[in-house]
Amino acid sequence: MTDQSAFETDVWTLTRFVMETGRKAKGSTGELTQLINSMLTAIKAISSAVRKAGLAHLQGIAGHINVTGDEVKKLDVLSNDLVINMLQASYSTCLLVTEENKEAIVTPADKRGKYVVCFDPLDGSSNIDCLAPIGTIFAIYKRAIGEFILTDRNVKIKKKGKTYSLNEGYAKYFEPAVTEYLKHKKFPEDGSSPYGARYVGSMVSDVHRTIAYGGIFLYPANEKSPKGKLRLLYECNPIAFLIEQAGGLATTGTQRVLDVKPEALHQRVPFVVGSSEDVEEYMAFVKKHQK
Ligand SMILES: O=P(O)(O)OC[C@H]1O[C@](O)(COP(=O)(O)O)[C@@H](O)[C@@H]1O
Ligand SMILES: [Mg+2]
Ligand SMILES: [Mg+2]
Ligand SMILES: [Mg+2]
Repeated sequence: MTDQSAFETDVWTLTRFVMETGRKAKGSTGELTQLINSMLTAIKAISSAVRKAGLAHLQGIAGHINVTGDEVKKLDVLSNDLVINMLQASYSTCLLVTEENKEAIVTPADKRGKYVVCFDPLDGSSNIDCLAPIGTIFAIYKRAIGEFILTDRNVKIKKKGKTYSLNEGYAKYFEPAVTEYLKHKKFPEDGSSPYGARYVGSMVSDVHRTIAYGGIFLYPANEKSPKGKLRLLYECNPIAFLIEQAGGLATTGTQRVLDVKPEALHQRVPFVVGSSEDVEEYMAFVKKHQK
């Protein structure tokens, strides 16, 4: 029997895509390519550490609480160190903002470049010990300009999905608009089918599914967390940017997420993203309750 399976010999890896796109860009200096490639190396190292976590005794807590009140895991610390070291060694950054450091980190003068990077080194870290999907989120801004760089193309999200995704364990503390919206999703008055519920508890994973299948992901404000939980600079903004590029919407409920003016490094905002019609429907409930 002959092996008919084709072996791809001209693969578009992310590194190749970044290098080729960089070379074609007018006036390109290669600095962004260096940055993204260093970030990719850090992410590969994090992925390897995550896969070995059980054997290498990397599961469990590091023993302290971070600036936004999360219990820090050993892998949060390791991932944070990896990203900081790789980015500083790329000679392309001037300032780093990370979930795990209270203050912004200034790159030493001899290693300084023109980019600011805001990142969540490990998103979904409460899922580490049960091996659920976790990931790294980052946003790249050119110094002063405040510009996001698109790293993926042609990903599109459906206009409307069939699932909603949020932590319903907080139902007791939801605002009335959220409660009514969810009731409408579960008991539609117009005869349409109810939505299914999906919630991993790693935003990277919940948003990935939302982009792939359509639907809505919510971490709204509630009585206990009046601004929600997710942080603007390194969780909400990068995801909001990707969702918008894919044709979806990202809102706080009353404002486009990317229009929120940052006031603090670790500022939180209510966060609702997904298919445009689903997010518009949610905003209509918020508006109704504001009257
Ligand atoms: O347990 P909750 O309150 O539902 O929170 C889940 C959310 O918290 C997060 O884990 C926060 O991110 P970190 O793990 O980076 O702190 C999100 O990924 C997720 O959407
Ligand atoms: Mg955390
Ligand atoms: Mg996170
Ligand atoms: Mg994190």
